Amino acid sequence: MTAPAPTATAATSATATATGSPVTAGEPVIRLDGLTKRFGTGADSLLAVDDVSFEVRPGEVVALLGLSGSGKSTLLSLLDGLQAPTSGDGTVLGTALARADRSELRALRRRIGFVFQQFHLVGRLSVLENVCTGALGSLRGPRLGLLSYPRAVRERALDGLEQVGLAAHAFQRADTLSGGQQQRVAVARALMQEPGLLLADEPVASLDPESSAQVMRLLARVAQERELTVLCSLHQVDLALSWAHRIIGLRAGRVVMDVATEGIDRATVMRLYEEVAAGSAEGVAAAVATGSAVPPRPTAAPGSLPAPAAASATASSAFTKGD
Ligand SMILES: Nc1ncnc2c1ncn2[C@@H]1O[C@H](COP(=O)(O)OP(=O)(O)OP(=O)(O)O)[C@@H](O)[C@H]1O
Repeated sequence: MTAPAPTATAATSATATATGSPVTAGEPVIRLDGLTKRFGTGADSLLAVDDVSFEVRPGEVVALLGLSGSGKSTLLSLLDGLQAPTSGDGTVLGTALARADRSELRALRRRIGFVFQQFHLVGRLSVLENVCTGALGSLRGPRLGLLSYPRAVRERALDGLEQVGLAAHAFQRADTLSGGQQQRVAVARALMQEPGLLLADEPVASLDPESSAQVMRLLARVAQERELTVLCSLHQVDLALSWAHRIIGLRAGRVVMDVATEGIDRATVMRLYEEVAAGSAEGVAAAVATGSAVPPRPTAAPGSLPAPAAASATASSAFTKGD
């Protein structure tokens, strides 16, 4: 089964967001312009995200690939407003990352669902209460116990559990579920925020292949049903090819690949890793010299979703300039 095609939304209708900043349906959910993050200063500083520019449109499911340390988690934390960029800018759900103040960034985070590798459920609480905690950002004051949540929240949480196929486990302790089930609960919790964007940082890294496929299938399904944009870092190329519309490949913080999954073969994507193993500069130089990698940035026309079915990405167009 392949990823459902993203649904184009009317380009003209405008919707008010929780912060009041207008997001026009069809406008990019993410628009990055030279986004850069450097840790430390001076000779010992480290460029974790280096001049990253791309757009992600509503309903797209994008897999972020790259070796360990290539900057995937840092990029996700920049998008979530958890870290401030060193230079460049990016707009996420209408909020300019470099110019937003703390309260604007908090408001942005309430509109972004985040799924983590380690699930981050409270094991001793029931599955249903864990899902309810996803609504905390919109509730006043602390909550203790399932019944402290408004009935409407509990009902919505139960609906969410039904959507992820776990309603039967609602009253079980969360730590009695398998890893795959816990991650599906974490997805249901993230959806309680009714997010405009779902970020996932290696959501299947601790799961077996079958559970991994289930979680990725779930993310692709909720993306399609809710026209929800999903940006998900992964180490599994096959899952990215099966469930994402698009792959963005990072190397040493830079985007070196930006390609629709439709029409791309596994070997081409694997070069993202192999060329690094062979020595990045030499690998890319050799690929360019032999004509097997051509470096222009993708030129998707603004206003049009990259359509996997229409994409004719080949080995020759998969790589963007990495130096
Ligand atoms: N808070 C920090 N302070 C200093 N360096 C950091 C910090 N966070 C990340 N880094 C460095 O930035 C680089 C990118 O790290 P990042 O975690 O974003 O990579 P990644 O692609 O997500 O790796 P992995 O796949 O292993 O999770 C790494 O060299 C890492 O050591």
